[in-house]
Amino acid sequence: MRGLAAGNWKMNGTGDSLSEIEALLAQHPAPACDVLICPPATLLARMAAAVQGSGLKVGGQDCHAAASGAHTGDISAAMLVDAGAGHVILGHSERRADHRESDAVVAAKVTAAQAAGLMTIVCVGETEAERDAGRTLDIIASQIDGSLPEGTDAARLVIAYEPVWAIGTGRTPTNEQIVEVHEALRRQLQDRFGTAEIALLYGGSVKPSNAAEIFALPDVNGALVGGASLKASDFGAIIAALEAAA
Ligand SMILES: O=C(CO)COP(=O)(O)O
Repeated sequence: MRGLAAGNWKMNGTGDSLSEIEALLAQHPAPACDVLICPPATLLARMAAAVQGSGLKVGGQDCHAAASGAHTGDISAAMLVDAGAGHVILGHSERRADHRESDAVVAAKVTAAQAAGLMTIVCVGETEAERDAGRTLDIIASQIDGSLPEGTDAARLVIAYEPVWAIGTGRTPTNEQIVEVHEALRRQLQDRFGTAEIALLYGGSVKPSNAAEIFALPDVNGALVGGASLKASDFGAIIAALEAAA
């Protein structure tokens, strides 16, 4: 399976930041893995234009479950497609926490996004308290169950395992902890969808110094990168590590 290096810019970036994309394109004009940047919605169309014809793709960070209507401040899946997105991140832990998104809300968004033709990157991950209580695998399994609706198209699905306590903290799980969760995810997805072709990304404090080690682990098909995706030099090094791991 082709690896995926996905950058989640979160609420960072203005027009000036497009220079980072130009630098990334100069470094990686034809990457040997899939490379995706999910900028804030305000930059999506400009970034899509900047990467046109290159190996880089752009995606959204969220969408609404409805196709249109009275939802002030929200963005529909079709609007993301219209702005040039091919992917969307759904169920990120920051949305689950900041916007109280339940598994059911995430599932409705997956249905809407896949119907609009988007690849959906669905995020799951335990909190530190849940890990300390020994509940990690149960939490992940129930997030997967609840966040992937009936009728999910496995061909449009990517899963990102992002332990909440590893996001933006500089802390990462041990290799054994990552492998344990990714193996469990692989089994659950294989049982439900009958395929082992769903990409599993690790996310949480991925940086140039730890990327190669993480990409060497079984059932890790790439990364969802926050802070280190903002700088072309850092994200470029992570892309190079994924290319080398293939
Ligand atoms: O939340 C993340 C990506 O979606 C990870 O963020 P950091 O890479 O900044 O820890």
